[in-house]
Amino acid sequence: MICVPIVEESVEKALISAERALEVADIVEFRVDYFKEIREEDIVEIAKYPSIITIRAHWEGGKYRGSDDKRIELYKVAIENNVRYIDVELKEKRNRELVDFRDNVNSKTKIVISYHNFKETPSYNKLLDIVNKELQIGDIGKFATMVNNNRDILNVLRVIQEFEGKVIGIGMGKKGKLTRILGTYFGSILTFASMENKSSAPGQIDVEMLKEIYRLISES
Ligand SMILES: O=C1C[C@@](O)(C(=O)O)C[C@@H](O)[C@@H]1O
Repeated sequence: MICVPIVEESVEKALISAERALEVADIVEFRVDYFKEIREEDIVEIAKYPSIITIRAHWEGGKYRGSDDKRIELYKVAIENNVRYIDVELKEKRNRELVDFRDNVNSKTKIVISYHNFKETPSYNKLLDIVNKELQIGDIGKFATMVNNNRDILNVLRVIQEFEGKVIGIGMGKKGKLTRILGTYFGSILTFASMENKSSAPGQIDVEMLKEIYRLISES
């Protein structure tokens, strides 16, 4: 699956962008932390789309600087409205609360527990440990780490393969592009691709270019 992150500052612009993205991608990620104003009714609206709702905390590289109580409440609105996925950080102390809430309200939402490292890719064993911890909490483990060399590329792909079908693994940066292409072949549930030069992280490949690469790989 290809996921296009939506990084608009208003729900109106985000919905227009999502409609365009879903013509070329399988799913979108609403980066709600980019919204200038976040209202519960906006979460209800975006939850109707095949999407991941992410309200990325500033301490994990995102733009959300509001209260944690509000962030958790907004995630609960997304869960109550059966959004396909929410993404919440491994470092978020209340992530289990969201899993328990999902179970209590019988929501269909799948909960992604994520880890980001914008400086480096931890060792293979450290990454294994991170994903194991994520899967002890949520439904899907996720890591996005800065790739600095070929060993990092191999470690990202090895960890993806280790958790095939239960993980989203991303190598960030220029050197991480190979993992954005190959990750889904090794078992990553999805990969992220940008649209109209709007990306949410370093190294994202344009969605049309990525689809052409996949076409060439499938033909060869
Ligand atoms: O965690 C991820 C992966 C990502 O950081 C990337 O590198 O494509 C993009 C983010 O929007 C998303 O939440």
